[in-house]
Amino acid sequence: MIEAVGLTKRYGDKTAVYNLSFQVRPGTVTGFLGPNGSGKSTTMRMILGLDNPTSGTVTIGGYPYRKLPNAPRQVGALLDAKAVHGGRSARNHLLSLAQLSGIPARRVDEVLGVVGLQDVAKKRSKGFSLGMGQRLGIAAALLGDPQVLLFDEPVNGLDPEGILWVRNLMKALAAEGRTVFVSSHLMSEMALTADHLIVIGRGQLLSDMSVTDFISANSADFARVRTPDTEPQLREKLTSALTEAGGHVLPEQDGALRVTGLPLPRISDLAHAADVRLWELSPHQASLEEAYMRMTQGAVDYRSTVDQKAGLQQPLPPGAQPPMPVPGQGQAGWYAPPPPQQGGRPVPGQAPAAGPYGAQPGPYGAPQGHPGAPGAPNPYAQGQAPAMPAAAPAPAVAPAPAPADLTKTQPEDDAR
Ligand SMILES: Nc1ncnc2c1ncn2[C@@H]1O[C@H](COP(=O)(O)OP(=O)(O)OP(=O)(O)O)[C@@H](O)[C@H]1O
Repeated sequence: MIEAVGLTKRYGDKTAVYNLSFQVRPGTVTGFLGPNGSGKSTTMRMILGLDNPTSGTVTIGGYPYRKLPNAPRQVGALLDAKAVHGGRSARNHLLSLAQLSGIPARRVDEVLGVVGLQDVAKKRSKGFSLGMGQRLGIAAALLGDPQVLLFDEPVNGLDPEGILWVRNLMKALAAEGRTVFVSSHLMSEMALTADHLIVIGRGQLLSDMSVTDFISANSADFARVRTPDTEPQLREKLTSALTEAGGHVLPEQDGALRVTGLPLPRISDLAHAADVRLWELSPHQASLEEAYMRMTQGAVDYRSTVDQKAGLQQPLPPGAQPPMPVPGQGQAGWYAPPPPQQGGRPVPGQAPAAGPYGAQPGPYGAPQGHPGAPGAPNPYAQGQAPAMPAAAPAPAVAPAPAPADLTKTQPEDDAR
């Protein structure tokens, strides 16, 4: 088991991780989620003894990593797939790691087979694609056949088949009783891979619960109701009847109504009582991805200043009305359920009710006055952030490496 207690890491003025406490248990895949710069990699580095906590502790099986007996046989990790000697072949890279840890050479060939790199084992890794590099990093993590595995963004650069493979690998490793801790930005992927989720934002715990609980706490049920297009008065009549009965009714872009707070049979009965014919009455559920976006939107450090849709929109003709908003797009959680802290099970020792910057969470989980809220003061502006300083500038995006011709045998720097 991995256990963090009050884990905090500061780099000068920057607080990367703040008072983080959680447990990662064996036999399950635990997803570690959070926006860019939220502190996932820093936490993983502290777990692996590569960074010292400013305060707090983190242990694996009761020991700090550096005091763990025979650590490479107990813990395997993929942190940065690019951290390899590019001049070495995949096999020689793994062989050198194996020799350092007293792992027999035959294990190298085993793990090359597990990750599907056996055919390119003798190629220099600097010619590897992003996905092949990830596979090599996963092979290195598996080398010591460890009980505890940490993967930082393992599906980065993988194609759909590779993503499925990683998903199944993680599940298989957990089914063998291992502790599997996987970081990702992708809620949708984690929902399919993980049994348990730890979500952080700006270095602080936002959620720590099973995927099942996360889904029930965050996915909002709603009904879509459509009345005959030819009789707009029926739509008005139904809206009044549903609202009077305690429902929350919002217009959809295609003229239908989105109704929350009333079960489908009740909507049907109310429509019948109001003498309103229905063309559609269907159950829907807001996606988990949307719920995650909403939960973390107040804790996003790097946000584009450009409206990505701006260049795609046609100018409206004079006098024309803009289209109805599409639910979940451009509006901060307007039909969102309460966040897990409010509507779901509270997590013991979880993030405080006030946001990391002292703002109270809004009705839909985002701290009120988050940078995306129209007209709200920017709580991240200098001088207003009591707990942590303002965000660093967005990191530059490195270009993806050019694909290499792997059919050619390349000479190795240190061929064995
Ligand atoms: N060595 C360092 N020196 C100074 N600041 C750092 C250092 N390492 C990380 N940080 C800062 O700490 C914060 C957390 O970074 P970290 O890499 O842990 O986030 P992350 O959640 O892994 O991000 P991403 O999803 O983009 O990989 C960031 O603001 C980052 O700039």
